[in-house]
Amino acid sequence: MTDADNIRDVEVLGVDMIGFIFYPKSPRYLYQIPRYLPTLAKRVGVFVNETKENILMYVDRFGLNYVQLHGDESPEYCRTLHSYGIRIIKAFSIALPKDLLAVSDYEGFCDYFLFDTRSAHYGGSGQQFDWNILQRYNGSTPFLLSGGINSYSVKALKEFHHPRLAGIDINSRFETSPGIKDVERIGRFLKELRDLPTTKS
Ligand SMILES: O=C(O)c1ccccc1N[C@@H]1O[C@H](COP(=O)(O)O)[C@@H](O)[C@H]1O
Repeated sequence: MTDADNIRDVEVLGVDMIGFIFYPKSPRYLYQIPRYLPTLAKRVGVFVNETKENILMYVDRFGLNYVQLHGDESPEYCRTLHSYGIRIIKAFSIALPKDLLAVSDYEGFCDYFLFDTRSAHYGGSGQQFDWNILQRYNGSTPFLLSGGINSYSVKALKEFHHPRLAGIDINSRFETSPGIKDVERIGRFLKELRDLPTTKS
């Protein structure tokens, strides 16, 4: 997110985390500190193949609670950042079951994994992948489900069950323009998600 008032309005809806994209090639790139940063929701910085030095600088400057590593960061890179006390969300691009093979190398020093849709770019594709693939994930790190989740995903989300599912990540499908969230659309989505009865797994 990029705008102070928009951040405040989304935070009031009771979301757990709010993200800031520090990837210069993204249309959501945050190049200036907004006048307001969340105090209730956790602050997540999203990075793609950034240097460790820059990550430390951003964590300090923005008071980041988590860093979301959305590029080709190695297990060693994640382990080092973790050893500095940084909480890590490591993103993986998923298209086929084999895309889960590398995930186990990251166990033990990531707070969350994030499963996103494989695309030509690093993230923000607005496209969904086949969530059934995740039934093969049997690791111990909790994960966030991501990639093109939209207003019409509520029923499928209610039907998706996994013991390690910890949260749902929404992005481009809830925007009025890149970096600006549609507060009403998110409000309706959260209400429907909370209201609709959950199916048994
Ligand atoms: O949104 C971006 O521009 C972006 C750029 C580089 C890395 C990650 C990015 N966004 C992340 O992508 C996922 C899925 O987004 P979407 O729902 O498919 O739009 C999400 O975690 C964003 O934080």
